[in-house]
Amino acid sequence: MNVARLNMCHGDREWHQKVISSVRRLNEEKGYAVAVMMDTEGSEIHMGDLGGAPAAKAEDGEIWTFSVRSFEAPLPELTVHVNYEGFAEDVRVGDDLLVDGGMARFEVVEKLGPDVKCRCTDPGLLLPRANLTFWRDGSVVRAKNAMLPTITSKDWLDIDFGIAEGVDFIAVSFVKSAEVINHLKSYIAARRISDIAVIAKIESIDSLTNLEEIIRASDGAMVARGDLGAQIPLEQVPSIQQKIVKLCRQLNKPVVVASQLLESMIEYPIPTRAEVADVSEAVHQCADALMLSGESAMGRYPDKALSVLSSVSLRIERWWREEKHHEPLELEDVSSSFADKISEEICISAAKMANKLEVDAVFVYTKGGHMASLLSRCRPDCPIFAFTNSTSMRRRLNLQWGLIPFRLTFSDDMESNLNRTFSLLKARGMIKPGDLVIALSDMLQSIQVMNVP
Ligand SMILES: Nc1ncnc2c1ncn2[C@@H]1O[C@H](COP(=O)(O)OP(=O)(O)O)[C@@H](O)[C@H]1O
Ligand SMILES: C=C(OP(=O)(O)O)C(=O)O
Ligand SMILES: [K+]
Ligand SMILES: [Mg+2]
Repeated sequence: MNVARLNMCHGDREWHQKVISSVRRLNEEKGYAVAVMMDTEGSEIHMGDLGGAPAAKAEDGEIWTFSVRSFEAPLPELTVHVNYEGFAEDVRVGDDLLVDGGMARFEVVEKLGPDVKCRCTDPGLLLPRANLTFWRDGSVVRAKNAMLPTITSKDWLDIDFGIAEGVDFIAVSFVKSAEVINHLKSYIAARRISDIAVIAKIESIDSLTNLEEIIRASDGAMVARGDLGAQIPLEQVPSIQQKIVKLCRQLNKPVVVASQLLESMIEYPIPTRAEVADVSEAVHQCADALMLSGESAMGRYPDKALSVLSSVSLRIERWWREEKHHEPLELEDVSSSFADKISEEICISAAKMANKLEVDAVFVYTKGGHMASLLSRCRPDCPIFAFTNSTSMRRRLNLQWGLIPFRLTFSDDMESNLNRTFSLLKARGMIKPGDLVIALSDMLQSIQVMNVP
């Protein structure tokens, strides 16, 4: 596990604070560098809490009331609260109402002030705070709800909380444009904080329309397939995932593939064959990170799900290296300055050398993390050990493909840096005397090839 995501849709700040403390404590005690990503709630339409019940079953033909009124627990029979005030006004009789993208389906039969009566047409399980979309003539209706703010007043409070807690990433839900990303980044910068990265969650139709400018403005992106699959026809999700992953790699932004990777492991100790194939495909596409949701938030086998994710990913990468299945991607230039261009060319050459010489590892010494990310982008066959002088940079590097980050107090003498690195990695059994390694430095703009003493 490299990153812990806190989904602010669930739980209160006190609960999330405890999770952050546990992650930080384990990092201290065990020497891990697990980063924390805060994920905003945003203004999606969702059901209320079901009055404390863990789930409710909707049966075929039942008439349920979806209401914008607030209720004291227990809720009246066959009733759910809807968080979006405009819901009763916006829906029309005849609309299809989908819970969690279709886990249960209803048809709107009558509107009665704040209450909307709906007949269940696909029976299914309703989970607390499940996402709701309504569809008319085959598309999701986004008339007024598309005007809702991306970052709500509750989200700003969560963001303040995240900044105060020193989270490493803020993932913004339902991003519609690059402006909101820039707005959040300047808010963070105005507080003289330089070490929180902003990740755009691609999960709405608007985010697809403005995809490239959103990704350019962000420090990374997430293919949030859960909500995306509820907004666009499901059969479009795989090709869109591939397009986003490829674009992120071109623009050198880390990309996370999220949701339902191992969904069946919420209940069962092993995944389906199809899920294993889905994980393999995301790895094959060169995603930087794969994210569990329900599997780890509420599933019965969170640790098993994580180890399946890890073993499947490692296996597919190994197979791919052994069989030389690389589909070399023509990487476009990403650098804007000449100095960056030098770093970029160094990394491309170093990755090529590493593969041709079959070296055991590449070391990269990086202050701002840029050189490490450029190297990760080239996906060399060997492990990449990244050394940085800041603990927060170390945690952020964890989101990027293939990097094994460490903190090292840099000295001006590269020889001394190298020697301390050798001792550190030898002590952990990660390299051994005689190994062939390549060392890159963004301070020296150099490539060195050497044997571990
Ligand atoms: N902090 C939490 N406490 C309890 N249940 C949670 C929590 N986080 C997530 N869940 C459960 O796990 C499911 C999937 O997690 P996630 O993808 O984070 O949520 P969602 O898809 O609802 O936004 C949620 O529907 C919810 O029931
Ligand atoms: C990752 C996602 O967002 P969340 O779990 O917050 O709904 C998603 O929709 O796939
Ligand atoms: K969220
Ligand atoms: Mg989502």
